[in-house]
Amino acid sequence: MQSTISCGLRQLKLTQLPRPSSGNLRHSANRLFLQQHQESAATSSNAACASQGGAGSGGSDLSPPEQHEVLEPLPTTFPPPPPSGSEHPGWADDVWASPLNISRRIWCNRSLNMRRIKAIGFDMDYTLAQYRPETFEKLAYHLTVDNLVKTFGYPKVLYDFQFDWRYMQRGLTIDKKRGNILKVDRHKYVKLAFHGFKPLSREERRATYSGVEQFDFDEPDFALIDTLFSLAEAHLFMQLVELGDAQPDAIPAGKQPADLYRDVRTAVDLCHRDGSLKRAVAADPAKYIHSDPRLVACLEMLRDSGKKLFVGTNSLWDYTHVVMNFLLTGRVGPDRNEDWLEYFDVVITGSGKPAFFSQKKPLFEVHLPTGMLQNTEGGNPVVPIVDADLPRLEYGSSAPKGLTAQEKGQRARVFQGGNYVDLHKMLGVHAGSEVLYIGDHIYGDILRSKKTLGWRTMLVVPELETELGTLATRRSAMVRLQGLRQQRDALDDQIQRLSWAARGQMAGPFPASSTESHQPLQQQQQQQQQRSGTGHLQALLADLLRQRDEVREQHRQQLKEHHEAFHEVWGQLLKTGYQNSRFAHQVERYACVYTSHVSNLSFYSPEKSYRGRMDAMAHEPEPFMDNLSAS
Ligand SMILES: Nc1nc2c(ncn2[C@@H]2O[C@H](COP(=O)(O)O)[C@@H](O)[C@H]2O)c(=O)[nH]1
Ligand SMILES: [Mg+2]
Repeated sequence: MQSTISCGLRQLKLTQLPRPSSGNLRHSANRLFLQQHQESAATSSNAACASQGGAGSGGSDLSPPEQHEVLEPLPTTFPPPPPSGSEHPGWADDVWASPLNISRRIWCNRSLNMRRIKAIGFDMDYTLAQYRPETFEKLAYHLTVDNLVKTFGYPKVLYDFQFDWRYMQRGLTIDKKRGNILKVDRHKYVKLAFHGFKPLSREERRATYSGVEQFDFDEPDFALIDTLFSLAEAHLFMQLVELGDAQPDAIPAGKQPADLYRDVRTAVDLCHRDGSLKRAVAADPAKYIHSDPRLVACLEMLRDSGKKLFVGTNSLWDYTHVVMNFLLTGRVGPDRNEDWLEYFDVVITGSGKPAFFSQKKPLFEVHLPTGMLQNTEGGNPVVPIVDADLPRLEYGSSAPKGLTAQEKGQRARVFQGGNYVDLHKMLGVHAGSEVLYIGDHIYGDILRSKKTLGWRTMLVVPELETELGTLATRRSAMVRLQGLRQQRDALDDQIQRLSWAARGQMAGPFPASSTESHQPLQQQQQQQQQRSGTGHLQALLADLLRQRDEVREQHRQQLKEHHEAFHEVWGQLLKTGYQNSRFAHQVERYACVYTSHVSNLSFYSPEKSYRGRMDAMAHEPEPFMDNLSAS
């Protein structure tokens, strides 16, 4: 299928766009569920969420949105919606004994025994809540453009830009200074590079990134697109780079790509802080967030298994309350209540990750009726000196224990800020390895919590569902590709050995020396034979070179087609060429397990022992594509 997506200044053709792979059953069930939510949302869309204020990335006033752009719905959704209730097998059902749908599986890098896990933490945004990029990221994009024009003096021509949420891919690296965007493999080799939307030739790539200077591709000169929140800003940055190249007068005078990047970053930051984005979501959550009918069952199952559950989000209470109500009770607007807190033992909002994992920031308790913050010290209340107007909270005598919900049906207490020491105390955990944290941000959620605290980690990669769907259709192509690669390597090896052998012969008695006629007859005959042998060798070599070139071209072409089946521009998410991508490398190193949706946990026993694949070194036989068949 051919469709066209616009990248602002350029049109890009996609032969096959990422799309959900599962069948209609799920979609109709989802539609039904969504319909219910949309109906209740419609009756309450004017309701405001109480404003809580406060510092932090999610600071917002969630009163009804001012008029914001009406976004036309797109036919496909990405990330795809999570599994619906109808797909989930009942407890006693023999379906529990059958292999799991590949897109629902949890993949293990490092063994994880859930029996050892005492507490499970959930990031909220893009983890529990899967945003719909076609509406949410599009809105973020337009608000950012608006900020650039109104606050940073960019020209109104930016309003003509179009956002294509499918163009960018998580894991790409932005080269701020050069205005390039790169796909880098695990060895930090730049395999794909674009300046704006213009591809760099191989020579340009090599000259820039494979010279004497060794790049680490990290801040401050580079930025990794390590969360789906960054897709819009990456796209907008590239559009500005292209605009600056094509019409230097169209961007504010003297701005270099790094300045453009900084402006875009600040403008994005602003729309997350000023409430504009969050007000829109609060008014109509179903428009921006996928519902996940499996989530409640998943949380109940985990809690029933005796584990403590907590939320650790950088969003503040007001927004967290909006999103969690929608996700867990389907409540929106004035119907929102605090029932959703029953699924958790502790809720930490405005957590300030990743500093939460290393610094000792103060912890505040949120007084839910007013949203006001009350100081605490290591989880214990600090009684205000003058407390007439401040809410009094009931505290248990032994603070840390009393601060978590003790029984089912009891509501979690809600905090803001704090640090891992407070949290460990409240959860009653004694080692980082007793905590499993589930997040979407490879650096802020996964890498830092694992490296600093030794928490066990689960990365949520919603794109994986589509990737796995495509991968499943590529089995025979992959077998062919592997065959071609082996053939090419074998031919290369033969050619290199033969060439070396030929050079040896050339350097010896061949070609004929001027003293040849004075040598004894026997020696002359030997040299004659060698000469004809070498001729044969050269012919053989030429033939091998011809074969190798053919196979190499076939391999190159098929590898390209293979990647284009995943994404026309960037290819397979976790691969760069035939190497693991830089993003894949991080996933492998820092995520103990990874999966497409949090609720996939509900398909496994809460006591499961996840086991990684056997490590394989280069000399060991390839366990060829066993991940496609393993359960
Ligand atoms: N101030 C900024 N806030 C941002 C930005 N990108 C995302 N966000 C907000 O962070 C939290 C993420 O919550 P979590 O549950 O994933 O921890 C959410 O409120 C986003 O709106 C940004 O660039 N600047
Ligand atoms: Mg998140």
